[in-house]
Amino acid sequence: MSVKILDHALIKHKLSIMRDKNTSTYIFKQNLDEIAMLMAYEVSKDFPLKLKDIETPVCKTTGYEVDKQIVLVPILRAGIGLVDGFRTIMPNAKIGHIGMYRDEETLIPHEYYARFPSGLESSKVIIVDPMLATGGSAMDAIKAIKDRGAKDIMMVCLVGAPEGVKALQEAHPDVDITLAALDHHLNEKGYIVPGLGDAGDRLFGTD
Ligand SMILES: O=P(O)(O)OC[C@H]1O[C@H](OP(=O)(O)OP(=O)(O)O)[C@H](O)[C@@H]1O
Ligand SMILES: O=c1cc[nH]c(=O)[nH]1
Ligand SMILES: [Mg+2]
Repeated sequence: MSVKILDHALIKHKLSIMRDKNTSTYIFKQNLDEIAMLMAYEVSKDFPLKLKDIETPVCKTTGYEVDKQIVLVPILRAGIGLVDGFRTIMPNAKIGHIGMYRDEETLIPHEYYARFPSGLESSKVIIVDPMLATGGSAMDAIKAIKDRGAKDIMMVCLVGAPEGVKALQEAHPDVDITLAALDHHLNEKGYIVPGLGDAGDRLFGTD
């Protein structure tokens, strides 16, 4: 089990643009795409490899091939925003979807959609969501994916709150967490402080 907070100048720069309340939907998504690519690069660096015979224009040699099916699972809605960047770096990833919304009063998540590719038991599953607040949505999504047989799961979020990280670690100690930033706390409405507001609304222009 690990919690990794990516320490990268470009991620800090781009995330600050996303946090700014005056940033447009278009620029918000553009920076999310770019951060997603940087995060995908970081979380994939220890993916298992197998050797592969190849022939360069000069000679025969041995190359490498990623030796695990990758399944990317965005938590709808806001998680969809991380898919394009990840797919750019991992074009062979299959995509599962899980829809969760958080009741605004109780902060309890509700699942409304789930569809996954086959072979979860032998795949590396990367769940993506911009926000890890109370951790409720992530915990339920992980349980739904484990219930379908997945054993190798990582959680990748843009911004996390300490409360959500702790809850997630306790509920699923086998799941590694990667964040672009660990923020200060949750406010009385369950929003991450300083955060970036409601990620889904900022991404899709709803309110
Ligand atoms: O850690 P939690 O307290 O569960 O909060 C985090 C969840 O809240 C947001 O989704 P939201 O419920 O706003 O749905 P949306 O993506 O459709 O806007 C966010 O994208 C996470 O899924
Ligand atoms: O700050 C928060 C907390 C939960 N969900 C969001 O979109 N933003
Ligand atoms: Mg939302």
